[in-house]
Amino acid sequence: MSTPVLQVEGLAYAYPDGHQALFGVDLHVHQGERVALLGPNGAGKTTLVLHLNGILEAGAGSVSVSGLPVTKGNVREIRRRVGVVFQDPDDQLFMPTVRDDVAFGPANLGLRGAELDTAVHAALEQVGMVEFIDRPPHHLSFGQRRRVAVATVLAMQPEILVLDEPSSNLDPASRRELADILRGLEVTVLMVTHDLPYALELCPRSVVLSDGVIVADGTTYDVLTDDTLMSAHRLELPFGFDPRSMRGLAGR
Ligand SMILES: Nc1ncnc2c1ncn2[C@@H]1O[C@H](COP(=O)(O)OP(=O)(O)OP(=O)(O)O)[C@@H](O)[C@H]1O
Repeated sequence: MSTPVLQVEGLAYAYPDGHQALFGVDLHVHQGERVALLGPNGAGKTTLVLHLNGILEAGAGSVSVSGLPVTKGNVREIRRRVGVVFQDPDDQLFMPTVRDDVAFGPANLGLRGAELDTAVHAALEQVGMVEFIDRPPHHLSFGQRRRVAVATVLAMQPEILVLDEPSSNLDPASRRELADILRGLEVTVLMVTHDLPYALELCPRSVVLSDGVIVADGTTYDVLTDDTLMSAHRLELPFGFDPRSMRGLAGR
């Protein structure tokens, strides 16, 4: 099999106050996969994500992206390869126009002129936001800002797109539109979410992290229909939602 896009081996991490958040995490994600990272509050999901683009440095073990180890010396290339979309788009949008925000990353990578324009347009097209190119991001709705935040990352043509709670604060129509956009991308996706129906809709595979350890890794359908696993790790489906009703449709 090809080198995984994301290869996490025996990753352990303790915060400076001594709190051990990850205990030997192993995770391989291959090109084109869409994987949901599930787990209760405090499981270590954010801590794991912060290792993927070098914000945190492994205490033990290693993380590689398409074979390149995440180290201080490689952080610039790693941040091009790993695009993280944070939960709050306002953490990612800070320029006067949508164009400037989406251009920021590729301009930093050295793109100029027509090449930069093409990258900005292509990324905005992928999220259906080209018509907003000259608007100030703070005049857009929350759902539109989230789509622009995704475009800022896509403009760098990452090898893996990491999304932190992409469906949070979206109305049902925006939630579905974002799912359609994400499903249409060819990029590898790792999505942290508490929205289990969204995971089922979008991600054929789910990994469950609990108390800093991976406790399940399988099809999202199998994870969500494993009642013992679900209750042991505080995973609850919304009232009335039955994953079995989506059998065969999940993650398509
Ligand atoms: N800066 C920090 N210093 C010390 N401990 C921390 C720090 N950040 C997080 N932790 C602890 O590490 C553990 C994992 O936290 P993390 O934020 O990774 O969990 P999470 O799975 O992302 O949770 P949530 O679903 O609530 O976002 C928790 O026990 C948390 O209290």
